[in-house]
Amino acid sequence: MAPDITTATVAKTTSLSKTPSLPKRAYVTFLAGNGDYVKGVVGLAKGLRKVNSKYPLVVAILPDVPEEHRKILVEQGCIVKEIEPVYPPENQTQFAMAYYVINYSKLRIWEFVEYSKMIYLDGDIQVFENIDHLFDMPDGYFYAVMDCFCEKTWSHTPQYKIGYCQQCPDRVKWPAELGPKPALYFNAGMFVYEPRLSTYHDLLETLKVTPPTPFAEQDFLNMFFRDIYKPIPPVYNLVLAMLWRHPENIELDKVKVVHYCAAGSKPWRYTGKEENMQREDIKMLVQKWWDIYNDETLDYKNYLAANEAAAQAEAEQVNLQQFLAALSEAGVVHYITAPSAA
Ligand SMILES: O=c1ccn([C@@H]2O[C@H](COP(=O)(O)OP(=O)(O)O)[C@@H](O)[C@H]2O)c(=O)[nH]1
Ligand SMILES: OC[C@H]1O[C@H](O[C@@H]2[C@@H](O)[C@H](O)[C@@H](O)[C@H](O)[C@@H]2O)[C@H](O)[C@@H](O)[C@H]1O
Ligand SMILES: [Mn+2]
Repeated sequence: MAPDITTATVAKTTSLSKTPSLPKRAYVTFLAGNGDYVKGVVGLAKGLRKVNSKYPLVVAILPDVPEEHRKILVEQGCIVKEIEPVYPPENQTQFAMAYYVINYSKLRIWEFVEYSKMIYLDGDIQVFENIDHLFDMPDGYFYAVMDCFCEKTWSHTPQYKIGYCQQCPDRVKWPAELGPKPALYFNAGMFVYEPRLSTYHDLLETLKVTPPTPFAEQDFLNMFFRDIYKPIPPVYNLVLAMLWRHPENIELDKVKVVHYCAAGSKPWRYTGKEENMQREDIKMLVQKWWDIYNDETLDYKNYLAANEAAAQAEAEQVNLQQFLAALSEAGVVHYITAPSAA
């Protein structure tokens, strides 16, 4: 005789089936080639663990990432997803850096619709303080930090030629004869976005008819999301050049995310020889990156083991308390009253 299904059970079952699945969120980065950027991604995975982020790190990898590197990433707790490259239309463009052509492949992350919201971080970024709260910002916008136009990587632009930078618009005002001031422009090394197939297809279709420009997908993303771009404070993506170009805009001790994008600043390749690389703040930030990269307690296998040990110890403590409570209830344990002070 099947047991009666009580209304409570049905209600419980119904309510369980109605429980909305929490929107899935994750950090995502991009890895191409068989070179040393994998170190950047390992450092990023360990940094997110160190700040106790609640969300996983997805790594979008191109087919040229070797099996050995994929294994390293999985062992570090990353979710590895292979993507197909995205190439811009045939062009004669001189990219600011020749390898930027591979960065258009970043556009594949809009196809990761199993996630409702993601935070993209370049592999040369480190997160030194928890930024999970950025996932709670209102939907429908593209959040990123404003870039700086003062490095010579911008020498091809009118802004650079006249000394205009959005970081200090009053230092050299934008001349009316050059037309409207450039729209606010973000650095594409870090952004908060919502994967969506309609946006993904729109991005790829628009790219087919958009002539490439020196900052490759960064220029393209700035054009594409121009109407919904919302600047967020530089503490969420410190473009290192800001330290010597706009120190008045930076409070280093409040910075949460550092982007090692200045020439010569990639920690895993750091030699200290390039311009600005002997600055004390640069040397400190490079060392901070290495401290995390070399911290074995942050390796996924050790982190899991430490968490399991802590959980085991806590469970034993709870069991002991329950055992003592049961004994006292049974009148077995008589608490020895402390001798009176008198
Ligand atoms: O050989 C490379 C070059 C770039 N990248 C990825 O593409 C991102 C953008 O390139 P990069 O950060 O070097 O550009 P920058 O921010 O320095 O201009 C990197 O952070 C990596 O995530 C990569 O995986 N392999
Ligand atoms: O592919 C184009 C790249 O553009 C950006 O590079 C930086 C870098 O070139 C600095 O040297 C410049 O000074 C800075 O302004 C510029 O934004 C992004 O960080 C990177 O993720 C990628 O999108
Ligand atoms: Mn970068």
